[in-house]
Amino acid sequence: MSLLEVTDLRVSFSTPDGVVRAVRGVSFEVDRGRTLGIVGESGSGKSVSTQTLMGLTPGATVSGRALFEGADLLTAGERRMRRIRGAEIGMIFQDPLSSLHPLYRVGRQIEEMIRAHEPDTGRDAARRRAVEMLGTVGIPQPARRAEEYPHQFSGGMRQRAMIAMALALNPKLIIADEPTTALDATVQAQILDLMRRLQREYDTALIMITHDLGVIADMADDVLVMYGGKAAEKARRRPLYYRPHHPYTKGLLQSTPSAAAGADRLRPIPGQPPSLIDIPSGCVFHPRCEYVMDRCVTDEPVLDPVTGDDDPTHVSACWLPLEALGLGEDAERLRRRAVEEGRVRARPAAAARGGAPEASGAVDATADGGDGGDTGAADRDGPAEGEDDGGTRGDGGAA
Ligand SMILES: Nc1ncnc2c1ncn2[C@@H]1O[C@H](COP(=O)(O)OP(=O)(O)OP(=O)(O)O)[C@@H](O)[C@H]1O
Repeated sequence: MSLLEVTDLRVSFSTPDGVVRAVRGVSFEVDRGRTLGIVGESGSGKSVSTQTLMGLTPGATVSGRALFEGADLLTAGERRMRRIRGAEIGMIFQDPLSSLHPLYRVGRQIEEMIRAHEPDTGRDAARRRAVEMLGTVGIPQPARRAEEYPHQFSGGMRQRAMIAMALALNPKLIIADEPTTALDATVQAQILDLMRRLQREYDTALIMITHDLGVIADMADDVLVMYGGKAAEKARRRPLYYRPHHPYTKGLLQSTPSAAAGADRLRPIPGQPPSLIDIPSGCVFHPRCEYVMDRCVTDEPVLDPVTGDDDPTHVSACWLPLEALGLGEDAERLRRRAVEEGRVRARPAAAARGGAPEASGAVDATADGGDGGDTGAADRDGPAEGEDDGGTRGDGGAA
């Protein structure tokens, strides 16, 4: 069993403007000592997913399961969650001041946190450990710096202090939410190096949340690409970077300067992420997708295993042929052919897969009853309700 197994997580918020469906049936898992990168543009539901696991989305409506060492975090009481936060799951945020109190000395804060979770640890021992941790994360003269306040640290040093705090209790999992976004490129690289080194040393599992595929290019074992509150694609790192299937993943790669692919021709994804109150019908990415076909507007794709890839965990939620992988010309030809045919008329599920009938069993073909009839946008399933019902069946796929 994985250290963390999240299944069909759904999170919504009631607001005066309507219900914000921030996370809509997301599943993933993280094994001990491994790194999962969660990537997607702003508003894709990355932070809400992980904050919900930590009990940090008060007022949200939550369903699904999140087993951490076999026990569900979503139903854990506040007392257990207080113990888990910090001691078992550490968190690192973009803004260190969200963890570090500006009015207390840095060393003292780490010391207090150790003592809060380990009441038997004496003040001196906790102090020694705090200083040692500051040294471990590369803060020079840690005994002296421990006596300083957060504002006396540079941005990079504050980030290091927050990492020290997250690691002080030797948690089994660390969730890092855009930990380097506010830092300049050199400091960012140093912090990422540090995190990689410490993760190996401590054998900690890591969830790294970022909007930038470049950030996790050297460190993620597995990558979950999120869009519009859902998983668009999941795979091991190499297949994701070199053989992406989902046009959104491809778009992210081509708009990321430091990612493995697309460095020579930067191309931002046109358009804006969707409203999570009024969610587009069919595939949530279809309004921005250059490969949009008729059925993308009406039928919501679920995660299916891609073919022609030796990664058994590689799944993608897209109606393009499942063997159309990567950025090469062959894949592009396959995609273009599918789009040409798919734009003419809505097709039954298996045929629209462009010759991947073995995958059709997992496909939600309910929107047009699979009869190939022309389903215009006007008579499609209700976008919001229909989508989530479809997602329930298919999103528990391999992570
Ligand atoms: N408490 C809340 N009430 C209402 N809507 C919320 C709340 N928290 C988050 N949201 C909405 O949920 C959606 C997902 O937010 P989330 O922070 O998870 O996105 P993200 O992918 O992490 O992007 P970012 O990097 O901008 O934080 C957004 O549309 C956001 O406005």
